[in-house]
Order: sequence, then structure tokens, then C-alpha cells
Amino acid sequence: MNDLHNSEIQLIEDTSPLVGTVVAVQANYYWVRLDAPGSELTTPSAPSAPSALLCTRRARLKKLGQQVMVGDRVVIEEPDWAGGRGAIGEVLPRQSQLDRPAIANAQQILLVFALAEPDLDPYQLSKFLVKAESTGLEICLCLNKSDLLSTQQIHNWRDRLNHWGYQPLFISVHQGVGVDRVSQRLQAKITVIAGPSGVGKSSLINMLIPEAGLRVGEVSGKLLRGRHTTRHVELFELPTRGLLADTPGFNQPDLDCTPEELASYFPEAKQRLAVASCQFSDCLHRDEPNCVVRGDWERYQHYLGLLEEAIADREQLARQANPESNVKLKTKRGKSQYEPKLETKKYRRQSRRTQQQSLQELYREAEE
Ligand SMILES: Nc1nc2c(ncn2[C@@H]2O[C@H](COP(=O)(O)OP(=O)(O)OP(=O)(O)O)[C@@H](O)[C@H]2O)c(=O)[nH]1
Ligand SMILES: [Zn+2]
Repeated sequence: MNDLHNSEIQLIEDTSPLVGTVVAVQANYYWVRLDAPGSELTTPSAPSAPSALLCTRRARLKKLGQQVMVGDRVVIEEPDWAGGRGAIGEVLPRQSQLDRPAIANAQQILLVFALAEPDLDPYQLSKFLVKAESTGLEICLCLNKSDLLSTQQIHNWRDRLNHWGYQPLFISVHQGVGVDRVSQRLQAKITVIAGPSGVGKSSLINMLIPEAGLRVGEVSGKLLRGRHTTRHVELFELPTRGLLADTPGFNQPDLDCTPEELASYFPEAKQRLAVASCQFSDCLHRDEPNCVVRGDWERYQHYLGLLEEAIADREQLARQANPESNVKLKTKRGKSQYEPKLETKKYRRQSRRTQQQSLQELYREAEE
């Protein structure tokens, strides 16, 4: 009887692996926030047990080429509670993965813009929204500095953005307005914060994380807050057990999407395509006949602008892949195809712009 009891306990211990979330990566070390700090099963010295361990990666993971990213759910082996150390033995399957910034299991993007100072630039906002939509994650749009606008102006923005297909949160970090609602939206989720410079992201993070909120531990506290290199992703721990990734790399989004998929990142276009179809299945919604997306919705001009950018990006990629081929993406009656471009030197006079561009490229190459 006694024996059976003992073996049951053994079984429980064996089937309850120590699981946590990687909150910071630096060189070959990983800070892992534990799921259930102080749980009796895994931590004999519960009251003083740390809520995070500084971990290395097991050699067999390295051999498998298994990368460990911030946000990863990991199984920890051989915890050394007194020393606050452990080893990552397994990476659990990822729910999502962003590459730039490298972060696993993010569930939503908190997109922060300011209503003023700097003025809200609708085209720039569209660009960030499209970039955010392309991740497939949920988007929480937050418009800060509402203290600088009149009620009527805020009402107008709300109306306008509703037509875009978004329900923004209007906040003022300075006046503490709306920060609670942001906090609720971040609860128990991994969120990536993004937005242009100067809109109040740092101020918002400071509001969301009171001084005592960062419970990962003294040392890791310094680790998380101290470093600000572009490659370093920080996961701030929120009082509501959510994690917030601050991403220097996300501030200037490169569009990074194909011309064909662009429309699917505009709620207005998606809505039109849900109830009707264009004549051509690969319609780029520019000048093709019987296009259901082209129309007088406000952001259609943004769509066209971003489409140009996406096409230019693709042409550049094609040229990089094969410098010999001088191709240009042409669209004819809904069909996209590459056509040889005229040789610049022989047949065309270089425009001042391309001349300047190649000059800049030369400078860049010289620097590299
Ligand atoms: N009027 C007003 N100003 C604010 C508000 N929130 C932040 N600011 C100011 O906006 C400026 C920029 O704020 P930051 O928090 O540094 O902005 P950021 O987005 O982190 O900027 P980067 O670090 O460049 O990415 C600061 O001078 C803040 O004091 C607000 O709610 N209202
Ligand atoms: Zn179309």
C-alpha cells in the first residue's frame, strides 16, 4: 500500500515537467520565467524558489539545430534552485513565429501611434497596419496623446478608422486615460509593441509596468531593461502575467509582402472580396476590368501606393537573385508577368533619380 503510494508520487513527478517561457536571450543564456513558481511538486524549497531560472541549452538541442527564441515555451531539466540555474531540454511546438524581431508565440501586436506630436500620418499608419496584418496576429491599435486633441477631433478619427475596419483605443499616457483598457488587452498574452518613434511607447510601457511589476528577478531585471541593441528582443513582464515585447526592429517596417497578397491586408478590400469576385483571379486591383476592389474607399489610394512599393521590392529581389536578367513586372489585363527591361545605358537616358540611387548604392558598398 505504502509502496503503491510512493510510486504514484513518483509518477506525478515524472509526468509534470518543469515548463516556462523564455523572456530574454543573451549569447548562450536564456532567462526562463517559470509557469508555476513555488509549486510543491517541483520546488522543494518553495518559499524562496526563484520565479525565473538562468538556463543553458542542452547539447542535444544544439545538435538538432533547435533554435531557442524569446517567447518559446520550454521544458527545464535539472533545476538548481539554490543557484537559480537550469538547462533547456525541450522546446514545445510554437503557436506563431515572427522572424524580425525573432519572437515565438506572440498572439497580438499593440500598434501605438500618436494623434499629434508627431501628427498622425495616415499613409504611415496604413503601412504599419499592413505590416501588422501580414503577421496574421491580432492587432490592438492604440492612439496616444489624446490630451492634445479636442473631443470633436478624436470623434472624427474614431469615425475615420472605423471605416478602415479598426476600433482604436484612444489613450493619453500623460493623463493616465485608457491605460487600464490597454492593460486588460495584454492580460496573459504575449504582445509585440510597435509604432514609430516619439509616439509614447516607452512612456506607455513604464505605465504598464510599475517598478515592482518586473518580477523576473534583480539580475534579469537589469538584463531586460539595460540593453538596447537592435538585435536584442526584450520581454517585459506585466502585472497581469502578460509579456510585452519591445522591438526596436519594428519601428521602420519594410513592407515585405507580395503584390498579390497586399489586398488581403486591407479590411476594406477583404470585405469587398468576401461578397464579390474580380474577373481575374490574380487581379491586382489597379486598372483591370471588372475589379470589385477598386473604388472610392478612403484607403484605396494607400493600397495603390503600397502596391507600387511591393512591386518595386519584388523587382529588386528578382534583380538580386539574377543580376543578368533585367526584368520588370508588368501587369496586363490582370496577368502579372516579367518583361525584359530596356538596357539602361544603351536605350534610355538615366533619370536623375536612378543616377542618385546608384550613387547611394556605391557609397553603401564602399562603407560595407
Ligand atoms: N502630450 C502627450 N505627450 C506624451 C504622451 N505620452 C508620451 N508623451 C511624450 O511624447 C514623447 C515621446 O515619448 P516616448 O515614450 O519616448 O516615445 P517612444 O514611442 O518610446 O519613442 P522612441 O523611443 O523614439 O521609439 C515624450 O516627450 C513624452 O513625454 C501623452 O499621452 N500626451
Ligand atoms: Zn480586382
